Amino acid sequence: MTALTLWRNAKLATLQGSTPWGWIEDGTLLTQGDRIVWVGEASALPAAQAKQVEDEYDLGGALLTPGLVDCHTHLVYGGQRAAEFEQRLQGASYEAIARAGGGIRSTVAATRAASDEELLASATRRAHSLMADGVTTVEIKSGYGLSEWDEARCLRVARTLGQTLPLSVRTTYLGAHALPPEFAGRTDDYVDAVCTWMPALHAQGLVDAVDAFCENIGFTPAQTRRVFEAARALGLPVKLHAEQLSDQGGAALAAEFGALSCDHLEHLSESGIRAMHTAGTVAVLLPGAYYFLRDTTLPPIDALRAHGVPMAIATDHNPGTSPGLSLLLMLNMACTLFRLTPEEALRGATVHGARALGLHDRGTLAAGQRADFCVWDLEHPNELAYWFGHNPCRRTIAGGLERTL
Ligand SMILES: N=CN[C@@H](CCC(=O)O)C(=O)O
Ligand SMILES: [Zn+2]
Repeated sequence: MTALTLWRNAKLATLQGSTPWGWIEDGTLLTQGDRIVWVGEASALPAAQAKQVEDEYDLGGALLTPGLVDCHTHLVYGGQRAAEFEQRLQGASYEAIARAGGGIRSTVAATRAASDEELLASATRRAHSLMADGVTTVEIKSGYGLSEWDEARCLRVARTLGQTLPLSVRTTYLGAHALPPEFAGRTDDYVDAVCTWMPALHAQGLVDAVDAFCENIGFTPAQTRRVFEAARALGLPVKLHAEQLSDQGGAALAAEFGALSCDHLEHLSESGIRAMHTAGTVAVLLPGAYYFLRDTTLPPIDALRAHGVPMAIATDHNPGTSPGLSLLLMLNMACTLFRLTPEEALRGATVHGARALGLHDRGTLAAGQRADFCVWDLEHPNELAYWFGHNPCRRTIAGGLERTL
């Protein structure tokens, strides 16, 4: 039997139970292999388990939280789009740049031109930045390849990250992200192709979920439905880039397919919120994209809260709309821009982020959960959303093992 490890003398924000933060003042955690086996007040540690402890760490009264979950990223791509950023600062809109063949399509060209090694090297550097902030689970979408070959390459790079780094990686197939140039004027043919490639990508073990960009510069609800039907036929869960720039009714469509999450949601309607609530779909809020596009329409936070729709927070890291690589900064933005409470923001980057990926074994500190947790140089968890531009993450334990970067 694997030995038990004791982590003592910590303040725990377990995010478990009904008390604020799931707070435990003098907390102790027991882990065995990659799992947490006991969490509680030090004084309540069962004597039988205490006897089995082989390793013991005194955390010196530090704050402990679950490892962070970044549930929406586009981490694998070639090139960058700083020139497009300048164009937008001079007045060009994101949509106009996309319609002129730039935007996502310019990253597709740079991604296709990059070698597997280059894609892996740049994605590894980005993953290191996320991990430095305490991220232990990350979702990585394809969507900058847009051919069967290039989508497979990008998904393979994402899988490789999960095998080579101390990081859990979930992959999402986003073939329906934009129309590649070779399909110009033939969007429906491209949607057919996206659906046709899906079984082979899935058979290679490259796909955990399927996503689409339902938008007037992306794919229509009818085209999105076809992508979702193909996913359903393979038993794959779906997610959606929904109502980012306009209300397409995408959230209700995604909810009809039991979507894990709908993401962005600046233009989400009341009926979309109700549909998400009924389906148990998570609202993934992306303050980095809202900020970087200098958007002025806020997602309907109060209504989401009122309907009890769980809200997750993610970086949406991508070269066009959210080049940031700090999930902690997103916690701050979720509070300052979207008016989430610091506790909602932390739950969004842990337990609700995990749920947006269909993962129920992480995001809280509780027996049976993965032993993914962070030790912070902070007094209180509200400081995670308070500080920005500085990193208080002192140690990260991923799958029960101390992570060194
Ligand atoms: N909105 C669509 N997809 C990305 C942006 C991709 C890009 O501009 O390269 C997003 O989530 O914001
Ligand atoms: Zn995205």
